Amino acid sequence: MTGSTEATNGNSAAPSEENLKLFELSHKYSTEAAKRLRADGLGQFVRLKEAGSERFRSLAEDPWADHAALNAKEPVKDGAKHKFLILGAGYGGLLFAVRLLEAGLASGSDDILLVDAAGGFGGTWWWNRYPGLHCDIESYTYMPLLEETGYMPKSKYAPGPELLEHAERIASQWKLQDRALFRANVKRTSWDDGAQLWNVELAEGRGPGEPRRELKLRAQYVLIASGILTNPHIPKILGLETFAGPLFHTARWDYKVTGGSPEDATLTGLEGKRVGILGTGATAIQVVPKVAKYAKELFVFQRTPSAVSWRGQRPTDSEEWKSKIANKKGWQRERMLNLDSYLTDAVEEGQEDLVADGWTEMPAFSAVLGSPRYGIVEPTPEKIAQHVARLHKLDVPHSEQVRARTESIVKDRETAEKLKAWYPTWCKRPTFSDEYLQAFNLPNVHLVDTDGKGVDSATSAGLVVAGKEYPLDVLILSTGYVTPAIGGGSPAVRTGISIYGRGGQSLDDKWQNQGAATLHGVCTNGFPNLFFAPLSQSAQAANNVFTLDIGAEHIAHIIAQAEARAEPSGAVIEVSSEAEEGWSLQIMQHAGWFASVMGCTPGYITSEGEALRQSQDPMEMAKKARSGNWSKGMAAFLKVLQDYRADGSLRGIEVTSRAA
Ligand SMILES: Cc1cc2nc3c(=O)[nH]c(=O)nc-3n(C[C@H](O)[C@H](O)[C@H](O)COP(=O)(O)OP(=O)(O)OC[C@H]3O[C@@H](n4cnc5c(N)ncnc54)[C@H](O)[C@@H]3O)c2cc1C
Ligand SMILES: NC(=O)C1=CN([C@@H]2O[C@H](COP(=O)(O)OP(=O)(O)OC[C@H]3O[C@@H](n4cnc5c(N)ncnc54)[C@H](OP(=O)(O)O)[C@@H]3O)[C@@H](O)[C@H]2O)C=CC1
Repeated sequence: MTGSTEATNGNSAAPSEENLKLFELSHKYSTEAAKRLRADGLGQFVRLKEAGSERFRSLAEDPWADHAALNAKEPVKDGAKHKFLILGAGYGGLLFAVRLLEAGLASGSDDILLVDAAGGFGGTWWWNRYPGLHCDIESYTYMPLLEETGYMPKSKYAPGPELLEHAERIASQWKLQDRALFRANVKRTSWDDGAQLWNVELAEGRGPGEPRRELKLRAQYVLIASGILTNPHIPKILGLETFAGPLFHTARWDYKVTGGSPEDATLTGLEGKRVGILGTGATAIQVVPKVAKYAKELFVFQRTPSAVSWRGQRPTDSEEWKSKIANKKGWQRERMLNLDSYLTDAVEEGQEDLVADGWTEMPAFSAVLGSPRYGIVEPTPEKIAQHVARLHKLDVPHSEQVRARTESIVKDRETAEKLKAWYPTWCKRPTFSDEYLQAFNLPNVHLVDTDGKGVDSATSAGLVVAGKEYPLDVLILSTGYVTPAIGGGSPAVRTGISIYGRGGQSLDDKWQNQGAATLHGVCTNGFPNLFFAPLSQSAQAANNVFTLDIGAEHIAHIIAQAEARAEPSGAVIEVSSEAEEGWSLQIMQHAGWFASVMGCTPGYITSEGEALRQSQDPMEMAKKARSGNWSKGMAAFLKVLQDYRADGSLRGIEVTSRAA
């Protein structure tokens, strides 16, 4: 933030009161962020499934899979060939499948195979079943394919079970239930230049005590929809393994310990217990009020507070649904765009706020989504400073309001102060709750603030902060996930697989050597017929389903066009290196916009602070710029894709026919 520079406007006039305030806030933000910057960055965590201890590794297992039912299904044959292998059966994988089916690309029952490590459809909503879980984006815009399924969400923010059921609804409507292989971890995929097919290696779990099946499948196309927050991790806390009581991660809630079920948050198993919850991110915000109702004592261990806005949950009014919401063809896309315009600071004069919730009050979130209003930010120190200062100014009313809300809800002054978020809105996923802050007014709920340091250690009896042991009977780890930006955002690293393209080239090596390289964020040279859900080199929306659907429809279009040109034996599609360089250069020009992230407090958005380290190495700087995004927001990005598709030539993409 450069309040002082702008304040004087290049002359010696005294800074305005507003700029002084901005300057002080900037100082506070930097001080708070500095407390949390750690040399070990991503190394402070361990992925549950790779943890050294069996106790932690077992916490990553799927508690929900119905092994008997899955084992009774006809097994997928080793060596089988599928036209499309979709890695991931969450909303992203389902959208990929539906868009392929709609484009007429898959007709036979063997054409599509969705593969997932989970025991069923749903991805995020399969794995996460903790009490209080609901989508943070309005369900009318978040739940995919509402127009096509005709489904009316029961409330403005659908709870976890409804989101999971919706995944099953989509699978059923498009007859995908028998086109899925569950409990299967994909490990490696490699392009066979001779056969012009992908070889996919995976291990199918069959349940406790059953040997795994190692399988090799072949596919003309591999589509990766492996999600962004799928690998739960925990901090490497000294002594954590010795904790004697039950302990689990929120991404695999243990109802055997807590009582209740995903549908019924009656957590009677916690009655009379001292419960600790470690972490105060978006998950903990939803969990804390539910646990607070049952635990004898609840200790909330906080390193960085979340910014908590109002929620406004309410049941869907079926009359309003028919007359105002689902009232015309194309309403859902229009609503997604309407919401996005508020978050990309692109609201038109007189425009109606269709979603009208806490999200639509934060135009400064455009710091991470981009905006069509301000053009490219030139990468000069002066222009970047002006841009960042403008964003902070835009953010102040909202972030002040969130802090004031905390103060007005939490009765104990000291606790209220500690619950205030001192970073700009865009540094962490904003949260929304009408119950979380209120929970700290309950006599059994205690905030243990670690002043940005995290807990010191654990003992068999509890957690230790600033030399004081907090005895606990149950410990809930709400410590999040491996960042999707790991490995420069390479689709292979974040999926936990190795991908080898033409000539055995590794996708991770490509990303590591030259940085991200794609066309529109969905495909890369040297890896024919491989497509991935857009992450870097695309635009992102706060509503992840919007991003996924835009990616899915673009990929389906490219494949449909290419297949129409190819012989019946099918197409081999590959973006040229010139086209991906051209696109990467455009992305690099957009990098200045995202400079505001540099002042952030660490979290998964900044690779736990690693992305905040300034490198003077030009190659490293270029790689970082390449892994950025389109800075004019999703609507403008969509226009780029639509123009590209309207042109009809698949510019920059080479299509050949597979040998018969
Ligand atoms: C608790 C939680 C709540 C969220 N709430 C929201 C929200 O309200 N709004 C929003 O916009 N976003 C939200 N998100 C982000 C959310 O992940 C996306 O919205 C969306 O569900 C992602 O869908 P996806 O299909 O891309 O990924 P996922 O739903 O994560 O599905 C990916 C699937 O790929 C599988 N997979 C990955 N790697 C492999 C492999 N190597 N082998 C086999 N299978 C593999 C995983 O098992 C997983 O099931 C939330 C995330 C979390 C963790
Ligand atoms: N629909 C929805 O509303 C939801 C959406 N989500 C999505 O999933 C993402 C991840 O959320 P979540 O699961 O909460 O994970 P987060 O990564 O957001 O939160 C992890 C928490 O653990 C804390 N932590 C980590 N290590 C330590 C330590 N050593 N000592 C003390 N505290 C520690 C972190 O503190 P620090 O911040 O200091 O690192 C942080 O508060 C969200 O950002 C959101 O995108 C998740 C849940 C609900």
